[in-house]
Amino acid sequence: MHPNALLELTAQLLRDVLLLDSPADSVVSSFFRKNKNLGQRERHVLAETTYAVLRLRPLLKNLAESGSGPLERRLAMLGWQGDQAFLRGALNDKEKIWLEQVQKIDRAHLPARFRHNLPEWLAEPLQQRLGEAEFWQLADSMNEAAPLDLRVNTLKAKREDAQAALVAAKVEAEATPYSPLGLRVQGKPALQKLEVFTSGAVEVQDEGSQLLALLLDAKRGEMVVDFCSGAGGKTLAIGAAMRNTGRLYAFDISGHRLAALKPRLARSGLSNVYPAQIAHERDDRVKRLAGKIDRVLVDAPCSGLGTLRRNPDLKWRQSLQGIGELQVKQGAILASAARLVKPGGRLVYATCSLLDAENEQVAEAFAAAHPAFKLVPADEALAKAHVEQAESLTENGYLRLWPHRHQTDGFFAAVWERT
Ligand SMILES: C[S@@+](CC[C@H](N)C(=O)[O-])C[C@H]1O[C@@H](n2cnc3c(N)ncnc32)[C@H](O)[C@@H]1O
Repeated sequence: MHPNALLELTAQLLRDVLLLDSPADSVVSSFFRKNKNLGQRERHVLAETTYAVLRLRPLLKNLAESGSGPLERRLAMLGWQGDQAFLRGALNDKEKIWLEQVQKIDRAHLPARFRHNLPEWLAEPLQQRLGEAEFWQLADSMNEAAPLDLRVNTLKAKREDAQAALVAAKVEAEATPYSPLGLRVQGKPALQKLEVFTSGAVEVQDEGSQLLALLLDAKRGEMVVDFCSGAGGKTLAIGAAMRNTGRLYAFDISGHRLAALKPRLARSGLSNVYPAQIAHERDDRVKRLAGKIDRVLVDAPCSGLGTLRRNPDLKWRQSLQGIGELQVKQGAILASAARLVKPGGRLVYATCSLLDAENEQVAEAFAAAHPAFKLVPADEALAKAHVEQAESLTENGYLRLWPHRHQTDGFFAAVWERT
């Protein structure tokens, strides 16, 4: 494709994505479906440039002010994630001179908002919690791409064997530092075609997400509920931990997400999972199972702000008001799901948010209103599940994962036992 044609397509995609009315990954996928003739390299440039612009939107918008022509074309030039010589082939003389000048600007001296590239309502609580120096480490880490983590399905393979199969397929993979089930893969290999993937021996799952499933500590023959199972990332991990025995209910209000669980379930070889669409958290099905369940995971709907490395659009699509609404929803789902837990059973509340408002505040409000639930220190629960360096993953008894400290998405979890 001619360089200018690719630059123009990138600008077109940016125009759609920057409307911010749908998740960026679905806008990119539908753009690719509409432009079927795009090659692998072109798709890579289109997607990565879009994500770079989303990550650095305030900075690049500020830098783009000095240029002329359509804004999205200038943003595409500034965020370009392909070969620079190829990009120059798309530019007229005026654009070439402008880009060269803008690229020389020392970004280290720009105002803070153009260096952290976070909305103020998000930067402020993070700065307060972490202090200045660590806040900048977090901001930098969230503007990098996330690695690709896999979880080994222990029903089908040992970690060493899955690793060897990947290496044989020329995919570099190393054991994750904390999860005993994880492999971290370099680059973005086309996994879907590999036997180790199609056979269900590995599944894509961030290391942090693997740790959440381990916290539940589900055992053979138990009755378990994954209350917000979505497409089942954690369901699959829990089902394997139960060694394909007992009964694992996968609840969600979204039929569409539960449908996405089906092919993953088929690959996994699990037959102990019972997906069920519920109308809301007080559904009759929930009432019928009250007090009967050994372990309940509430992987609550949240802002997703712990996943900005993968979903940088979320920082522009969320708001303080939205966080307040989520907090109310999270409290309601947790309180309802807690009714399922039988005495002696375990309840885990988790999010992929970095904000206290969705994490500690929800956990503390729940604990205050439910004295029968006793906090199980997360480091103890993790150590029991053979997680390395468990203490470094927790704060005040809760699991607290940070991209800059642990190279995982940002996750929170609280574990309780019903007395
Ligand atoms: C963080 S996502 C779950 C991700 C999933 N556990 C995984 O590991 O792939 C939260 C899920 O909660 C679901 N949800 C939202 N409101 C709910 C409710 N009232 N009851 C149950 N699930 C709900 C959403 O549809 C969404 O799939």
